[in-house]
Amino acid sequence: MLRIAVPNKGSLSEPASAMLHEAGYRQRKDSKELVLVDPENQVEFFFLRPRDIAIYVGSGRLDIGITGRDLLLDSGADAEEVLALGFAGSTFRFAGPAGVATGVKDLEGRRIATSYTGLVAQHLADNGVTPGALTKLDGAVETAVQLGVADVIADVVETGTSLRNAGMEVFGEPILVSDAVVIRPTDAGDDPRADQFLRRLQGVLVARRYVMMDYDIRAERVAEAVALTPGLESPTVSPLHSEGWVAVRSMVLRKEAQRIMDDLWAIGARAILVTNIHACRL
Ligand SMILES: Nc1ncnc2c1ncn2[C@@H]1O[C@H](COP(=O)(O)OP(=O)(O)OP(=O)(O)O)[C@@H](O)[C@H]1O
Ligand SMILES: O=P(O)(O)OC[C@H]1O[C@H](OP(=O)(O)OP(=O)(O)O)[C@H](O)[C@@H]1O
Ligand SMILES: [Mg+2]
Repeated sequence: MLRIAVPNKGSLSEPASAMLHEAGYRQRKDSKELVLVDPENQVEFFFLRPRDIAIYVGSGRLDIGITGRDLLLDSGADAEEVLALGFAGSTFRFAGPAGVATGVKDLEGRRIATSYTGLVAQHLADNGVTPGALTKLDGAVETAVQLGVADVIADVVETGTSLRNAGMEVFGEPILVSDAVVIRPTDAGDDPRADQFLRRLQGVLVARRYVMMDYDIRAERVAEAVALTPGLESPTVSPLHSEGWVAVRSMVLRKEAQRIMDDLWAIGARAILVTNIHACRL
């Protein structure tokens, strides 16, 4: 059986389980369940702390896992990203009271607090900066400056609300742009079971990003219409019973669907229908 690590708590947990469910896997009903076997799909899920997942996968005890890119890099584990999943997006940034610093180069000798010491130490080293102190905290890192434990912090920023509430501002370039990712042990080699798991998740990603668009258009305008809806390979064009009309079917990006419908209407397309893609393999 393929052994898969799934986040059991926090920002990654619910969207990861939702995606696995959409990909046809059993998911736990009770958040206290730590192991779940899905015999039909020949997989076993281990619900683990997101921060620990890279360690388990890097050790080779588990074949594959879902975690955050930032958590993977922070761990230093022997695991690598194989697919980005498009949820739990965040940036990882330095922040402090207004004017405290303008970039990483200003942090020489300064005290920094973070939950991601691996990531920050690497970034400082890459920039040739030696901090006065690098303190690891479990959470609520924003308060470290107010309480005098650090001069600046480095933390996950999603909406920026936590920083604003703490009266702090980001400074310098983002250290990292993060996303939920699928990881495997580094140089794990070919595994058809892992490939099948990845294909299923890719199918969900495509089904979320694209919709199917159908419309009728006069044959003499089909070239213009197809330029608006080129599809992934090439759209299907079929004759209609009424002479001079064709039906076109094509995948389009969900976020562009309304604009494309307006543009198609303007060139004479009618009966424009948009439907969700439930699942796919491209
Ligand atoms: N608003 C957010 N807060 C924290 N992590 C976030 C947020 N948005 C996305 N993430 C991502 O979620 C992962 C962190 O998940 P984790 O479960 O460790 O922390 P959490 O969601 O803050 O949960 P908790 O602090 O309750 O343990 C990281 O990959 C991070 O980039
Ligand atoms: O930019 P925002 O949308 O405000 O989100 C980012 C904040 O959310 C997380 O904190 P969390 O609530 O997980 O508390 P923690 O620091 O105790 O982990 C993270 O550590 C930031 O503080
Ligand atoms: Mg947190």
